[in-house]
Amino acid sequence: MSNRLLTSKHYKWRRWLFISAVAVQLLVASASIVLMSSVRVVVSGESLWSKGLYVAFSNLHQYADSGAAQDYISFQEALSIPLGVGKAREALDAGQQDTHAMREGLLQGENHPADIDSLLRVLPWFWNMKILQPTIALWRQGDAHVQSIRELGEQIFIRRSSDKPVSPREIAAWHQQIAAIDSTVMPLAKQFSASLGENSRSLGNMLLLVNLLTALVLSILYWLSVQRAIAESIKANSELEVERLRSNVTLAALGDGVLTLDTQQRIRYANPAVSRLLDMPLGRLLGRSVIEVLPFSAEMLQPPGIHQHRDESVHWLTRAEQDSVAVRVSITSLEQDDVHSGSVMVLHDVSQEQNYMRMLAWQQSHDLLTGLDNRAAFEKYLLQAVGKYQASLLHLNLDHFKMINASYGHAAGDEILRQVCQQLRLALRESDVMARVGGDEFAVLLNHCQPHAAMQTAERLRKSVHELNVQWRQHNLHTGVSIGVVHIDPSQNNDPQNLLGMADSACKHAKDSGRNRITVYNPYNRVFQRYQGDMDWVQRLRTSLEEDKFTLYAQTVYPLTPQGKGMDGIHFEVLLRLFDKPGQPLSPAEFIPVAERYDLMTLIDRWVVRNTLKLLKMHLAQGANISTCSINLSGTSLGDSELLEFIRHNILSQGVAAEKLCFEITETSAIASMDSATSMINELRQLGCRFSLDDFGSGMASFKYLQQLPVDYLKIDGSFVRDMLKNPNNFAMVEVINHIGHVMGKQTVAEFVGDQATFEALQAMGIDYAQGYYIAPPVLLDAAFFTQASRPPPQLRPARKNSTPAGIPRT
Ligand SMILES: Nc1nc2c(ncn2[C@@H]2O[C@H](COP(=O)(O)OP(=O)(O)OP(=O)(O)O)[C@@H](O)[C@H]2O)c(=O)[nH]1
Repeated sequence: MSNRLLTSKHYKWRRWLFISAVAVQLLVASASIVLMSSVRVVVSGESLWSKGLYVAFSNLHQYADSGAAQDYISFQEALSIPLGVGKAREALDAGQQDTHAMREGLLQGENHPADIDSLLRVLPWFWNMKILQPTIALWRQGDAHVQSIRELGEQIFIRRSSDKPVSPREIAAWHQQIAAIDSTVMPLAKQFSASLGENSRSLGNMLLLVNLLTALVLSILYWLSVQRAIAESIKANSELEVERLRSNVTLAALGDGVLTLDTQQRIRYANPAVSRLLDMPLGRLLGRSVIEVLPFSAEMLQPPGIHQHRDESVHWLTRAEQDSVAVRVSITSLEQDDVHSGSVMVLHDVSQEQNYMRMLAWQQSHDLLTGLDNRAAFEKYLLQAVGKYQASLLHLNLDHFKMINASYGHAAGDEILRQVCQQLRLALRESDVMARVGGDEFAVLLNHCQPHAAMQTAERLRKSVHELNVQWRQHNLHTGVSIGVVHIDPSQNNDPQNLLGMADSACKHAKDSGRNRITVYNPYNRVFQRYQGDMDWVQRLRTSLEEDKFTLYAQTVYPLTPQGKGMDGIHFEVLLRLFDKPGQPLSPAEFIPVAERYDLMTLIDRWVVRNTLKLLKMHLAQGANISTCSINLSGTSLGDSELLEFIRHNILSQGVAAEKLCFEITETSAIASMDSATSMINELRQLGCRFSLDDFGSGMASFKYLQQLPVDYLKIDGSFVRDMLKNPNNFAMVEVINHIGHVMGKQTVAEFVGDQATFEALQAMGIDYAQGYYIAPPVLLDAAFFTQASRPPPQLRPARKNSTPAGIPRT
């Protein structure tokens, strides 16, 4: 419950307590007044009674003397007062609450009519009060003597009304009787009056006491309640103070700027973070309109509506030092009882995020090393120029840059790239656009530039790079640049990628023509077309790698000998297919030559290793029984010093047993990079991987190097196997490789097995494994492949032992 709610509840409670106390006091006082005025009426009634009696005695004395009728009437009138009151008393004594008789009696007793009702209310109540019983008893006794005086009066009246004269002796006797009654009744009347007076005083005192007590109790109660209220208020105030201090400390510690605005948008409070954010002392902020300090529109500051919270977009604030800070602003309306009383504005510093986003956006379109635009950004500039005005596109590729990296290190190469970029920029106009489009490749767009001027610029660029002398440690480094030029005619509409391909092919031509020269693209020259075809392929392969357009296939490697069959599980080779366009997939033969020419094989091999291991992990988890998975590695990859680490990392991260992997390397590539191949084979074999020498027999010096290569399998070149039954030389070659392989402790694999006869011949020969369309064609590497491969192909029957298949030529 909120403090405010609690406080208002307490106040309400106390208000009611006060009203109740006053009401009780009023009630008690009113009851006392009513009671006292009733007592006063009773006392004055008694006084009337006594007075009536006294007058009656006096009148009777007079009548006794005079015998005048008027005196008797006066006597009766005076006596009727005590008699009337006596009637009322009798009615009260009867206890039947005969209010009519009581009223009659009281009226007759000359009580004021206005007092009758109050007498009727209190007398029955007095009648039951023990304390008043002696007083009432005196009244009763008095009333008995009132009857005596009435009777004596009647006797005197009768005697006086007779014709017989009254003697002085009689008169004296009457006076004596009257005096006797008087002397009896008057002390009683005095006693009655005194007792009543005493009772009334006691009652008065008692009521005074009751009033005082009530007032005292109520005052104590109220005092206690006030004390409690004070204690609560002190507690609430100290809690409020603690809360205020906590809020202040919290606000001061907040990294977000917090401002409180009044309804006029003036700043009433600002925490220190605001001062830090705006680089302005708090004193200069307070009391000022927020619009003067912050670049916000009045509309934005409109109260967002009761209980609403509004998040605004990011604003950049310029500070005193002319630097800027990005803030996200949120405004919350302050309401009290649904009335807008200002707002709270929070400024959240998002400069870091914004700068980070700016940096990311910059990185997306720029090259980090040189700060130049990247290829994607350059293509946009190119698109703006194409078909609109005369321009020229230059593709620049540094000459023998690899050598600089290899000889002086990558850092030296980076330095050259940076300095070349500065040098090139100096030779260009402000309106020209330059980008880094590859490792050592730059593209330049010469806007609004005629071909001859473009050629002059190209020459300037070539010369500036050629003459550039980069100091690297103690070395002077030089490089050159080959430049391909495409003149962009505004009448032609070519897409940017095509133009870049054309410029690239012109650059290739310049390289092939001896480097450090300029070649203009000529669409009618076939050489350019071939270059361009290659460039298209390079681009296609790069995109396919980035967009995962390659697919993995698998072909069963079938065991033929007991040794091969001894391996429990499926043995297969992973094959790569490219599915980048609708239709049939492309086999590696179609793209590997280009990939090799343009150094893409290592990337492709990595893609294959990574994705094969991913799939193996999945299928092994699903229960596939795999003994050997063969993966091809290109010759270029054998020289890639980082590939070993890449394979090791993937094996570990996917958790696939290295024993299940066999890497196939071609004989020729292994021989070409003998040292690196041997060290990689040794390293991976230590992990548990196996190796297979692919296309064995195709090289000239196959057997010479075989001893040096620690491989597990020899994969006989398919060209020998394919027609071995028709060509005795090939048959012999297969036989020899198989024999020598076995002698050297390696297992043999025959690929391109296309029919049953070849299969049987290989089996008879003792080849360990066979692979080819006859056994199983390459299929998608998926769950169905493992289901299929776990059963022997239906066409294969058990091999006939010691029989030479028909049609095997003998040499
Ligand atoms: N230092 C450095 N080298 C890079 C960078 N990006 C790519 N390279 C290397 O640049 C070299 C480019 O070589 P290529 O253009 O293919 O060949 P080249 O040696 O220049 O030979 P030609 O172009 O035929 O004259 C490759 O070895 C890349 O590894 C980079 O940012 N910094």
